Amino acid sequence: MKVKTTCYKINELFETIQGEGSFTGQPSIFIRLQGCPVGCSWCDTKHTWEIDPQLQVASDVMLGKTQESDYWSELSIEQILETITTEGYQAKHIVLTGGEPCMVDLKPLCEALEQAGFSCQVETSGTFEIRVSDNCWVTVSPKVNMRGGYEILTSAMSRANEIKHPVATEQHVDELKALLAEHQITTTPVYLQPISQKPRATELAIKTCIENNWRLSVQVHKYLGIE
Ligand SMILES: C[S@@+](CC[C@H](N)C(=O)[O-])C[C@H]1O[C@@H](n2cnc3c(N)ncnc32)[C@H](O)[C@@H]1O
Ligand SMILES: Nc1nc2[nH]cc(C(=O)O)c2c(=O)[nH]1
Ligand code: SF4
Ligand SMILES: [Mg+2]
Repeated sequence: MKVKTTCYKINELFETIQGEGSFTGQPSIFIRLQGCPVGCSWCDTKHTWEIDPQLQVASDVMLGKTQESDYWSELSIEQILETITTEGYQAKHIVLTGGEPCMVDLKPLCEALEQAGFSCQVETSGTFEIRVSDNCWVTVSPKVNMRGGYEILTSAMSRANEIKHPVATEQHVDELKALLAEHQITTTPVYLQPISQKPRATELAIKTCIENNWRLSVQVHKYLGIE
């Protein structure tokens, strides 16, 4: 009898410094899942949107990428743990991102990673049910009125350990305020993240953070030119 093992479609697996939110500065292993239907016009990882069966490659090809691409590989939990060991990664914090990682059940992966001594964090748009371990740190970056037509789930807003909102215009700030009111979020830390390092967006984020006692998240890795 064939035993079914949980597999994940992975675009990239790499070690770097977490550049966003509360864990900024923390050495982290990033697992970037393939696939996202949300359709943010300014998304910085558009190469993860489609799951094209023609672009499935062997894990060594995916791991050997030297630039962004829409190639992906299917890895089991065991293969993910094995890769972390063989790559010699030292970080003890793992960030599950994408694409939209919450399209799939991440709980078995989180639990296996925690069992192996890692802490987990997920980066999600809040438009899919969040299936992670109880201890997983959840970063919700809510996506309002995007092309895909997805709604923010109340369950996602209330599970969030932090809310990290990309902003470029006053409208983005208003949308966030409406969302916080609608879902009665009062104590969760809120970060504003300027979209694509645009000076106007950064200025707006600084001003709005000061006005509302929110925090600033500036995608440190982009300023450093690292992954
Ligand atoms: C690429 S997304 C992947 C995870 C998930 N789909 C989400 O949106 O949270 C990772 C983070 O990058 C943020 N992001 C994407 N494009 C950005 C951009 N151009 N400027 C600033 N932040 C961006 C997202 O809001 C999210 O917080
Ligand atoms: N260094 C680094 N930090 C990050 N934090 C969130 C990221 C993401 O793409 O989800 C990201 C990323 O792509 N690189
Ligand atoms: S939800 Fe995340 S991955 Fe999907 S388009 Fe928006 S920023 Fe990009
Ligand atoms: Mg990124």
